[in-house]
Amino acid sequence: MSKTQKNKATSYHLGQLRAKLAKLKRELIAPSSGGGGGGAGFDVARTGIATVGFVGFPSVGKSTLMSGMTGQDSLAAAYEFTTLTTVPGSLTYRGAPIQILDLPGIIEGAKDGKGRGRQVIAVARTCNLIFIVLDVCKPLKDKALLEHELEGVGIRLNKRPPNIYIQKKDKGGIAVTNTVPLTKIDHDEIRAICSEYRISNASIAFRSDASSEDFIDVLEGNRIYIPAIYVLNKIDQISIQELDLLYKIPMSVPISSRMWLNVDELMEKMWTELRLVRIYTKPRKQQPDYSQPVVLREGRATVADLASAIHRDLKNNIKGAKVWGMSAKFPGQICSPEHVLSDEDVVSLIKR
Ligand SMILES: Nc1nc2c(ncn2[C@@H]2O[C@H](COP(=O)(O)OP(=O)(O)OP(=O)(O)O)[C@@H](O)[C@H]2O)c(=O)[nH]1
Ligand SMILES: [K+]
Ligand SMILES: [Mg+2]
Repeated sequence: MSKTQKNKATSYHLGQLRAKLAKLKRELIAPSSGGGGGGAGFDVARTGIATVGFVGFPSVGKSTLMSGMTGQDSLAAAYEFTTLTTVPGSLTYRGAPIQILDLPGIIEGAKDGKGRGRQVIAVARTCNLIFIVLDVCKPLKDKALLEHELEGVGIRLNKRPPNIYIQKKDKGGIAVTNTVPLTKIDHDEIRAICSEYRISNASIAFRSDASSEDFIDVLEGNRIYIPAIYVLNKIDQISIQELDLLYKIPMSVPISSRMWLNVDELMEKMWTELRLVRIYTKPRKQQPDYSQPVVLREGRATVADLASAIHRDLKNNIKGAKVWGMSAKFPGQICSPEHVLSDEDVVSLIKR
C-alpha cells in the first residue's frame, strides 16, 4: 500500500487492500487462533460503577501509582515484569466507587501473543477508561507503540464511533450520500470496500468526514471506543523546561507516582473522562441524602435508570420524578421517566 500512490486510478485498489488487511487482522485476534481471551486469574470480578485499567511497558510505575491511589498493595520494584497478573483495587472519588486494575507490563508485539500481552489487552478492552502509563525518561515513540498494540485489536482510543449509517437493500447497487464533504475517502474506495465485504446493494450515509479505516471499523462492527489518559510518570527525573513540552501532548497528565506530584490533576481528569452522574435522592418532605449519591453513567442517566439503580423492580413502579438541579427547567420540575438527569441533581421519585 505504501508503494501505491493515491489517485483516482488507484483508489479502488487501495480500498480493496485496506479491507483485506482488516479481515486478516480480525482472523489474527480471533480467540480461535490460540492464546487469546482473559485467561485464568486475569479477568477479575468487577466492582464499583466504573473500571480504570493501567496499560504500559514494564517498570513505568503502574503499580506504584495504583498502590498510592487505592491503598491496595501491588508490588512495585525496579525489575521488569514485577506484576504478573491483574491486581484489583478500589477507591471512592466524589462519592463514586471506582475500580482500578493494575496490569502486567506489555511489550511490543503484545497483541500478537508476546508475553502476557493478549491477556492484558483482553482485560483493557473491558475497562471504562484506560490509563496509558509512560515513563518520561523513555523515548516518546513508546506512546505510538502502545497505541498500535491497542488499535490492532480493535480498541479505539479517544474516538467516537464514526457517523456512518449503512442500510442493506435487495437491489439498486451502492448509493452513497454525504452531509459533509468527504476528503479522506472517495466513491471508488467505498465501492471496493463494500465489495470486499460482499455488500452489493445498500444505501450508505456519511455524516462525518470519515476515512476508509473508519468505514471498515463500522463494517467490522466489533470495535470498542474507550477514553484514554496518557499518564506521563516520573517527572521528578526531568527539568521544568522538559515538563513544559510534555504539557503539549493531548489528553496527558504529567505526574510522579513516587513523589506523589500532580496526582490531583490526574484524578480530576479521570473523573471528567469517566462521565459519571451523581444523583442525590430526596425522600418526600425530607432533606436530600448528600452523604451517598446514586452514581449513574452518562448516556444511562434517566429517571428510569435511577430507579433501576436503586432497586431492580422500582423502574416499573414510578410515574416520574421531581427534579432539582442542572437538568430541571426550574427547581422541583416534575419529569417523566425518560428525563435525562445531570450530575448532582436532587431527585424525588414519584411512585405510581
Ligand atoms: N523516579 C521515579 N521512579 C518511579 C516513579 N514511579 C515509580 N518509580 C520506580 O519505577 C520502578 C518500577 O515501578 P513499578 O511501580 O513496579 O512499575 P510497573 O509499571 O508496575 O512495573 P511492572 O509491573 O514490572 O510492569 C520502581 O523502582 C519504582 O520505585 C516516579 O514517579 N519517579
Ligand atoms: K517493575
Ligand atoms: Mg507493576
